[in-house]
Amino acid sequence: MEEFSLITSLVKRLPAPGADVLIGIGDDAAAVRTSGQPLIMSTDTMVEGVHFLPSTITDYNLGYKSLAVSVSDIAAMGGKPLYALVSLAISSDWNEERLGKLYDGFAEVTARFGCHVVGGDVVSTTGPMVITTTVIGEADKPITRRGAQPGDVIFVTGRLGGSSAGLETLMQQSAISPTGQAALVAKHQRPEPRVSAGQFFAEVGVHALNDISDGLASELNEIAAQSQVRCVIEAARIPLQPEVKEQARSRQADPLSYALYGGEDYELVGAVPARTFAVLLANAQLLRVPITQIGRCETGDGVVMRHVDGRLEVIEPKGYNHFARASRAGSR
Ligand SMILES: Nc1ncnc2c1ncn2[C@@H]1O[C@H](COP(=O)(O)OP(=O)(O)O)[C@@H](O)[C@H]1O
Ligand SMILES: Cc1ncc(C[n+]2csc(CCOP(=O)(O)OP(=O)(O)O)c2C)c(N)n1
Ligand SMILES: [Mg+2]
Ligand SMILES: [Mg+2]
Ligand SMILES: [Mg+2]
Repeated sequence: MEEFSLITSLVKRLPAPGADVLIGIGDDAAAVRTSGQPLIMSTDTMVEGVHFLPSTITDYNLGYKSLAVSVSDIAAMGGKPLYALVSLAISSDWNEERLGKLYDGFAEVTARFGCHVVGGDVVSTTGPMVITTTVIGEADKPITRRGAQPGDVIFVTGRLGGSSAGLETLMQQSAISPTGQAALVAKHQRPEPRVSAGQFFAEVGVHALNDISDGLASELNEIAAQSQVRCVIEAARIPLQPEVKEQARSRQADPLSYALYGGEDYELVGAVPARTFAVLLANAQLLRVPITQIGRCETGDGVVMRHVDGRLEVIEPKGYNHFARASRAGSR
């Protein structure tokens, strides 16, 4: 069982939606036609033991991250978040004080991104704590994963690999400096949804966009498959968070594997015509986020990475997959 094929086979049982559904299942968020701008909506669940542990995140940052990851899917459509719903299945080890901290974390996200929690649900559970966030937003021209064209520049925002390296420092001993560890842990616990950047990308006509929840390899394969292009990326161009290199060195691990297969960086990866990429670069400072070309789209399919010695490696979509245990972070 694999996530994508599971969803595809299950939704076959549902009647197909009408023409008012502009973007259905298969993207970062759905888009539906309304009298104004299209509404976009996305939901994500975080489960104790799968997405977090008391040892990997504080209650406040768990609130922050749970809502930030849904906001990130809105950013990946080039949208503006407006409203959120929050559902909790509360396990016995959570009291009101801890839940208060979770909500303070939600409040930071709503204040920063100008949205509001307008409802939710609360139940008790004998199992682990579960947090589901749903965010609804609007986007004039939502950016899908299927618009990439041969010749497009492939780019990413920010620096990659920090989240999974941060998780590693939280779960195991780390040999790098305390400030280095703190930077990685911050990336893991407090991802930065690229909302303004996403909105700008929509305005200037970025062709395809995805946020990086499962790892660059997985997200690029989604763009390649849905756009029917081949993504050719260059190893030397992938921007790594500096501390990732330090951590990889200390563990004799491949630094690129954190970016490709680690996931949870919540940066954006996209495809854009070369002349528009120049506009992105010119505005990177204004958007307060680095923007880096990592490759090009070509005719064909799949994702390949050119190593510095010229060797081409096929990059399989083997990022984080909830139902493929063998492909989890341990495969590094
Ligand atoms: N249980 C489900 N039923 C219907 N659609 C789903 C279900 N789970 C996920 N999806 C849809 O499948 C697509 C891929 O989901 P996912 O991989 O979680 O996206 P993302 O990585 O952007 O959060 C999305 O369009 C999502 O809405
Ligand atoms: C305790 C713990 N173990 C493992 C991970 C790593 N991890 C859990 S889920 C995930 C992928 C992202 O979550 P997912 O539910 O797939 O989000 P989506 O793709 O739907 O946005 C990763 C890398 C973690 N964050 N915490
Ligand atoms: Mg996404
Ligand atoms: Mg999801
Ligand atoms: Mg995922």
